[in-house]
This record gives sequence, C-alpha cells and structure tokens, in this order.
Amino acid sequence: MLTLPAPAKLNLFLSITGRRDDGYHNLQTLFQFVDYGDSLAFSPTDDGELILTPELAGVLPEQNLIIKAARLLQELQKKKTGATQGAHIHLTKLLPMGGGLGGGSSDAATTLVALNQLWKLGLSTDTLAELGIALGADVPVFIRGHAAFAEGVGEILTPACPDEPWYLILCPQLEVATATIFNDPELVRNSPALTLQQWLETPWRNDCEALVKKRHPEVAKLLSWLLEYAPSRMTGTGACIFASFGSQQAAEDVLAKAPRGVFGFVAKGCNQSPLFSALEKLKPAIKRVPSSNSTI
Ligand SMILES: C[C@@](CO)(OP(=O)(O)O)[C@H](O)COP(=O)(O)OP(=O)(O)OC[C@H]1O[C@@H](n2ccc(N)nc2=O)[C@H](O)[C@@H]1O
Ligand SMILES: Nc1ncnc2c1ncn2[C@@H]1O[C@H](COP(=O)(O)OP(=O)(O)O)[C@@H](O)[C@H]1O
Repeated sequence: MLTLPAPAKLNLFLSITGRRDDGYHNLQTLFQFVDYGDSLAFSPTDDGELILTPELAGVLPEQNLIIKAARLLQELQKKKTGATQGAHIHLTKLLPMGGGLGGGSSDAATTLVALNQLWKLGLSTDTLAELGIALGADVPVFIRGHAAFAEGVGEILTPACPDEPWYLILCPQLEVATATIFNDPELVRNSPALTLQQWLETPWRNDCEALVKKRHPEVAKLLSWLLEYAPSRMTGTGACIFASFGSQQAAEDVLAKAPRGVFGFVAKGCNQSPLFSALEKLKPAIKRVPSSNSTI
C-alpha cells in the first residue's frame, strides 16, 4: 500500500486577463502549496477494478476526480499493453469542497502520480501534466509540484519561490462553484497582464474576491473579521480566505479567536509540494520520471 498526501493550494494573487473563445478565462496567479490536505492510500490489484472508499457526499464515484484520473491511466495502459490494472483507493478527505483550495485537483494529481508508479507505467511528468489538464485547470501545478506563476488557464507554469510563511486559512460553510463565478456577468475579466517581476512590485489581489463577497455576504463578513488581524485575501474563486503570519503561534492565536462554527486551520506555505516531499522520503523505492519543459 502506498499512502500519499494531496495538499491544498493557495492563489497568493489571482487576476483575470480575458475570456477565450472556448469560454475559459486567461488568468495570472501565483500558486503555493500548504502542508495540510487530503490523504490517499493506494493498493494495486490485477483485476482492473477501481474501488474508492468512502464515497464523497454529493459526488458520484464516476464523477470523482480520483476515479476519472485512474480511468485516464487505465485507458493509456490498455492502448499500450492491452491489459488494465486496478486499485483500491482510500480517501481521507480533510479539505472543504468548493473552497478554492484545489482539493479535487490535488486528489486527481496524487492519483496520477501514485498509479503511474504502482502500475509501473513510466509516464513522464510532462505526460501526466497533459493528462491532468483534461481533469481541471489546476491539476498540472499539483503534478509538477513546485510553487509557480501560472498563466493561460493555469497550465503555463513558471516555477517561483515566494516566502513560505505560516497561514491561517478560514473556510466559510459554503461551496462556491468555480463555473458560477466565471460565468457571472459582473466578474472583472479585463485586468492587464503583468510580468512576474511587476507582480512582485504590486499589491497582491484576487479579481474574484469583490464578486464573491457580493454574492456571499458570509465571505465578506469573515474577511472583514480576519483583516482586523492581518492582510487577508480569498483563494481561487473562494470561499476560503487566508492571512499570513510570521510564526505558527501567531496564526494559532488568531484561529483560537475565530467566530463560532467557522472551520479553519493553520498550515505552512511550501514551495515544494508535500506530495513530492513524501515521495522523496520513499526513495529509492520510488523514483520520479524527470520532465523536459515547464509548460503544462
Ligand atoms: C480559479 C482557480 C484558480 O486556481 O481555482 P479554484 O477556485 O477553482 O480552486 C482554477 O483555475 C480553477 O481550476 P479548476 O477548479 O480545476 O477548474 P476547472 O474544473 O478546469 O473549470 C471549472 C469551470 O470554471 C471555468 N473556468 C475555469 C478555469 C479558467 N481558467 N477559466 C474558466 O472559465 C469554466 O467554466 C470551467 O468549466
Ligand atoms: N476528489 C474530489 N474532491 C473534491 N471535489 C471533487 C472531487 N471529485 C470531484 N469533485 C467535485 O469538484 C468540485 C470542486 O472541488 P474542489 O477542488 O474541492 O474545489 P475548488 O476547485 O473550489 O478548490 C466539488 O464541488 C465536487 O463536485
């Protein structure tokens, strides 16, 4: 059995620079991982069956990004060798869904990376990232495993090394559907594209934040509360918000004062994904196939 993390991501800034003909939006964002997230345990089988436990409330197994990721690999394997392997996958779900923390994408990425190893498929990181983009715009960064400045729909990645502070992440009890925010007529979608250097000299913001606050007053209220303690922002299309602190204790102290009923956690920013830190610890049992470029 192989147990691996599927960490959360934060969008340290997020700007929407345009809408493409296919309806997707071009954006610029700085992705960083945190050392908190889901965990997946994989046991390979020879019978071709994929079994995921437990089921996620509201998500049919065949719609679960974990099963979708595994099926993509099975299809490739079938084409290559005519055979398919299976797996029992146990998911420990800690990340709220629809929170802008990328939990579904991270679960999918961990599945691609883990089954590539366990089924001995030998696919490169580039190939896994290309497969991943079909599952979600956020999957490639989790496959590549390094903090990155992202452009395009999130697939053009330039590795970056922002500070790695302690974060307090607060999750209002609501799911924000990414598609709903991107389809909202009031979304700001014409921000100028900047270079990473220009971003480093500009105050960071999230272009979805004003709209999500307007549609979900709970987010606005919690953000006003957190702003009393530290500069704070929303991640992705929300609903989670975060603030950075110089020490774990400082972040814990604010969490202890959080309004009743609000779920939150303290985590360390990581420029290397905890998924790859875990894989490195397993070396030499498991080796990563090197990548050749940084697009996707
Ligand atoms: C906005 C971001 C920023 O990190 O985060 P989340 O808040 O979802 O985590 C992501 O790019 C989201 O990525 P992901 O959650 O994988 O989205 P997808 O499943 O690919 O897309 C869901 C829907 O959102 C819209 N969409 C998504 C990404 C994008 N660049 N433009 C879009 O217009 C499309 O309507 C699409 O059908
Ligand atoms: N393994 C999974 N974990 C979470 N969500 C999943 C998963 N598989 C499919 N989904 C679907 O993807 C949606 C977005 O999930 P998630 O990645 O957690 O949010 P976000 O994109 O806001 O970070 C969920 O509401 C759910 O319907």
